[in-house]
Amino acid sequence: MEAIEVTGLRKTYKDKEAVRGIDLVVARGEIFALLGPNGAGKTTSVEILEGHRRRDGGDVRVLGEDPGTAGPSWRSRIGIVLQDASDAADLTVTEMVRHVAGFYPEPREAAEVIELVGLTPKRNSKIRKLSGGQRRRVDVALGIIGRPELLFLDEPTTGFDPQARRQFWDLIRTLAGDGTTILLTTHYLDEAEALADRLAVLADGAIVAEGTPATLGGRAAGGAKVSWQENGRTRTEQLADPSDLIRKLAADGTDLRTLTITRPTLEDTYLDLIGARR
Ligand SMILES: Nc1ncnc2c1ncn2[C@@H]1O[C@H](COP(=O)(O)OP(=O)(O)OP(=O)(O)O)[C@@H](O)[C@H]1O
Repeated sequence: MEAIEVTGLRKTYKDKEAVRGIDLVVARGEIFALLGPNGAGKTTSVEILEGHRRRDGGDVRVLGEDPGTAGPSWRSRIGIVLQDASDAADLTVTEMVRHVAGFYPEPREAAEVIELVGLTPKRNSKIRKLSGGQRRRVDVALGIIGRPELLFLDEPTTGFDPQARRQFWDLIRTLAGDGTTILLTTHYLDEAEALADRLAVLADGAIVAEGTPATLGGRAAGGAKVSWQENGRTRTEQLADPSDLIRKLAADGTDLRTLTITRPTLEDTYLDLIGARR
C-alpha cells in the first residue's frame, strides 16, 4: 500500500479553482517535496490530505483511509508541522512536549524528541521566550512526538539559521531512515534537492512536472555546458552527453584541472517550469 494516493483532486473557493485535478502517489518511506509559487494550491492540497479541509472532487487515500472520514486512530498515525503552530505558550519546552505526547497511544520519550530537534539546552525555557527558529523546532518536536508513520512538513525551515537548517535536514533523513514517510512543502530549492527522493511542481492548481531532483523537467537530459582551457583560451561546448568530449580531451592530453561541467540548477529548471524566467 502507498502512503498517499490521490486521483483527480479538486477544490474551488467560491469562484477560485485552487486545485484542478491533481494526481499524486507517495510511496511508504519516501520524502516527497511539493514545490510551487505562492497561491499554487500547495497548502490547500496538503490540508485536504491532512483531513483539515474538504475536497470538491477526486479520490484521496492517506495511509489507506479517506482523510475526509477517517477517525482518531488514523489521526494518531500522522504528524503535522504547521507554519507557526506553537504560539507564545507559557509552558516550558518539556511541559509542552509532554502535554502533546499525552494525545498519542505510543509517543516517543519527550527528552529523546527534544534532543532530536536540538533543544536540550532550552528544555526548561518557556516557549514564549524562545527565538523564532527555536519555536519552529518545538513545532517539529510536536509533529514527531506521536511516532507518526507519515509526517507533513509545511515550510519547516522558514526562519532557521543555516546551521539549524542542516541539523533539521539530518533529523528529517534520520526519520525517513526509520521508515517515516515525509511530505514536505518548501520554497527552498536547495532544501528540496537535499532531502527529496521525488518532487512535484504545482502551478495554478495543477502539477506541471514531477520527478527526482536530478531529472525534474528534463533536467538530466537538458544538456551540460563543458568548459576547459586550451592554449590559454577558454573553450566551451554545450551538449546533451559530454562523455565522448571528455574522453577525447583526456586522450589529447588536455589539462583537465581547468575542466568544468555545469547543468541547469534545480532552481533554473523550477523557474522555467513555472514560467518565471524570460
Ligand atoms: N480559505 C480560502 N478562501 C478563499 N480562497 C482561498 C482560501 N485559501 C486559499 N485560497 C486561494 O486558493 C489559492 C491556493 O492557495 P494555497 O494557500 O493553497 O496556495 P499555496 O501554494 O499554499 O501558497 P503559499 O506558497 O503562499 O503558501 C490561492 O489563490 C488562494 O488565494
